Amino acid sequence: MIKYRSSKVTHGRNMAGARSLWRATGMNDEDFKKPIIAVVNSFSEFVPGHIHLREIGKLVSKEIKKSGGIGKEFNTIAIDDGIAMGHSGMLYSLPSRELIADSIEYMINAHCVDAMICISNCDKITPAMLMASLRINIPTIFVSGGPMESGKIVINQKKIKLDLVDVIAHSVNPNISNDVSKDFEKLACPTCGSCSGMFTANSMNCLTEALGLAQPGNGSLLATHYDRKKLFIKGAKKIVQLTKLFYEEKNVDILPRNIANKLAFENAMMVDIAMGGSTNTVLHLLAAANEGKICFNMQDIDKISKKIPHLCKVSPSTNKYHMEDVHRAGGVFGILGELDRSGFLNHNVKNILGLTLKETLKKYDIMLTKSKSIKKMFRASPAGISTTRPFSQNFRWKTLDNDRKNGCIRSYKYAFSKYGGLTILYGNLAKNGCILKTASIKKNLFIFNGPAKVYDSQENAVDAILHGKIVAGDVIIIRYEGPKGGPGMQEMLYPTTYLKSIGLNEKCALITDGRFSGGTSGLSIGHVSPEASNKGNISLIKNGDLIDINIFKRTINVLITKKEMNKRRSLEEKKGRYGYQPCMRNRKVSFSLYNYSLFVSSADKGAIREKN
Ligand SMILES: CC(C)(O)[C@@H](O)C(=O)O
Ligand SMILES: [Mg+2]
Repeated sequence: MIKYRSSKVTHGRNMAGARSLWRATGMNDEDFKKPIIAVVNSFSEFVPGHIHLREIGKLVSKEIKKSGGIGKEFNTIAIDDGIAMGHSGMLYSLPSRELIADSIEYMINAHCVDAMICISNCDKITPAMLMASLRINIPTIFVSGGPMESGKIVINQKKIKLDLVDVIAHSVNPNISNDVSKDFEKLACPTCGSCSGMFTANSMNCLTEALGLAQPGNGSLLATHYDRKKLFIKGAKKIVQLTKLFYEEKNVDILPRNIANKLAFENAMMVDIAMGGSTNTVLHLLAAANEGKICFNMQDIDKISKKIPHLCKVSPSTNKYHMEDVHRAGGVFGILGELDRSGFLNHNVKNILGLTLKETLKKYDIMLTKSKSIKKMFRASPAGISTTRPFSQNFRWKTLDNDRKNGCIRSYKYAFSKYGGLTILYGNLAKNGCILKTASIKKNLFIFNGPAKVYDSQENAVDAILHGKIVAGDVIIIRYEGPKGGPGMQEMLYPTTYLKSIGLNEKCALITDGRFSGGTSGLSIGHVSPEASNKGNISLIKNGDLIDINIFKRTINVLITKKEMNKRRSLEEKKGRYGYQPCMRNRKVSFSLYNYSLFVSSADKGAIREKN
């Protein structure tokens, strides 16, 4: 008899009660001999990235059954950051990551599940599932719901591509009429799927692919496209195969910690920097590595970001390309291929397909593959039909984008920039580091000096931006918005997008211990660590202090003397328990969020929970 993890709850006379209950869920004696595979779904009617997942869960369970396993589905919660954004709802977004990871652990361990297939999509769900898989370490595959098609609008006979960030920007643009604003709103998010740019959801789904835990195409193949159905069917078959390999043949190589090992994390980070992924990926990769007991930290990211160029430009860094265009250019394996040709990648890694990186590149890099079916898969295109139905269209581009000189993905020689898309800065303002998306800023902003305008909450900063209190040259500081201080480390898409709407995004800098949406662009520097609530120097900055940012040197400093800094610190310390607290902030913090704040660490550790 094969000893499955689930044998504990399916075998032995003493487990008659458990079996009785399994029977009531539809299982029989034959089923008790098979592995129980959790279909960890994240269907929700609240989120376009998840709206189409209900039927997909059923499809996956059915395929698992056909392949000799028992698929048991359960759901996780899913917060839509875009809806939670701009009000206190955003406080719940990052904490939901730990809630989801814990809820998966609870379900998997309580029912002694053998393996799982994670149907993820949006911002916190993929990271949470990644954390759970590395925490529990049973055979796991990721198949995400897929990206949304980009929106299209015709203005003055010119077709313009749109996404969520355009709608937010235009909503406060006084030069745009209500009617046009409404058209943007109606057209920007046309289909089911995760928002169409290289925002957080898509960045993370690309990274599960780069880590080796998802199939090629996972990060970029559209939710509406028929070919994505094949990813789910193949994923279901694969997870049964991996489960058997592990329990019957004792093959431990297929476990998440052995696939997503340190070398794989380094490769994923290289992809992230090459594609200018969401800055949130840094938080999530750090947290996931910690779950897998993998020694991978900010210093590793810093080292990688110094050598990797920017090879793939996608919204919000340009409005020319969205995920559908990244796919046409070969997706994640297109980027990996270019990184490999420049000699950057670690080769000693294997993925859920059982292939080495070299073998996978040979098969899936559009510049190398001989396979017509794989080239066809990368020609999957948007249909331009507004729908919430997955797999509902089968349109294809006539050609692939294999133009590595002028296309969406570039070779090293024709890189968008030799500077990577993400950069870590250190200095007296962020002793443990902070991060920005260099992919979305022009070189003339690489050196920026200006006076600080300090706000102790996102709300106050937004108010100042919208009421003309910010002028060109200012450095906006938004503090006490870190994981502990918020609590919950809000995403600040509204202030950064409002700066864009009033034409100040290329004339100001914004620095925060909070975080940003993947849709944020401009000189937006987040994750300042230690955060203000953890006594970071950001808590000591005053209005008018000069801030010096130098991306070439990777530094960020407030230009005050050490003596002055010490003086301010001792004044803050004297306030005792009233020190390191926001001023003029009227925010209700619920008990559950307060509890979260007691354990959460600063962003440089991935905002993981630890005893503070
Ligand atoms: C709503 C968005 C654009 O998805 C954002 O939450 C992100 O982080 O990318
Ligand atoms: Mg987000």
